[in-house]
Amino acid sequence: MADPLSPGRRDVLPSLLPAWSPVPGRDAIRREFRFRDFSEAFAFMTRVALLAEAGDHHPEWSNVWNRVEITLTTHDAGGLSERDLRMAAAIDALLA
Ligand SMILES: C[C@H](O)[C@H](O)[C@H]1CNC2=NC(N)=NC(=O)C2=N1
Repeated sequence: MADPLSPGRRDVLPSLLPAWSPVPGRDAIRREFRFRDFSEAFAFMTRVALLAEAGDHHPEWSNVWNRVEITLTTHDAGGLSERDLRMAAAIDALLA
């Protein structure tokens, strides 16, 4: 069972993960990605899928051609947890 994110950590979210935005009406964060084409987008999704399996933490996501939208929240915690922050940072690192 994952613990909900502490208030202190919520406060630092914008500086910790500046590319991620809160999702209106949900305790979740989201980021949109745009790639050269579908192949690039799907390659990225494949790498995220491997991260998700390795960390047993899975995104809510969509893909339209070269665009990928990822939403992260922890279902077991009923909202954001440290697992989401770890996953978001790992996804950002794929782009570095
Ligand atoms: C049983 C399995 O460990 C759980 O269902 C994992 C799988 N992946 C998950 N992913 C996300 N985003 N939240 C969860 O609570 C979660 N739980």
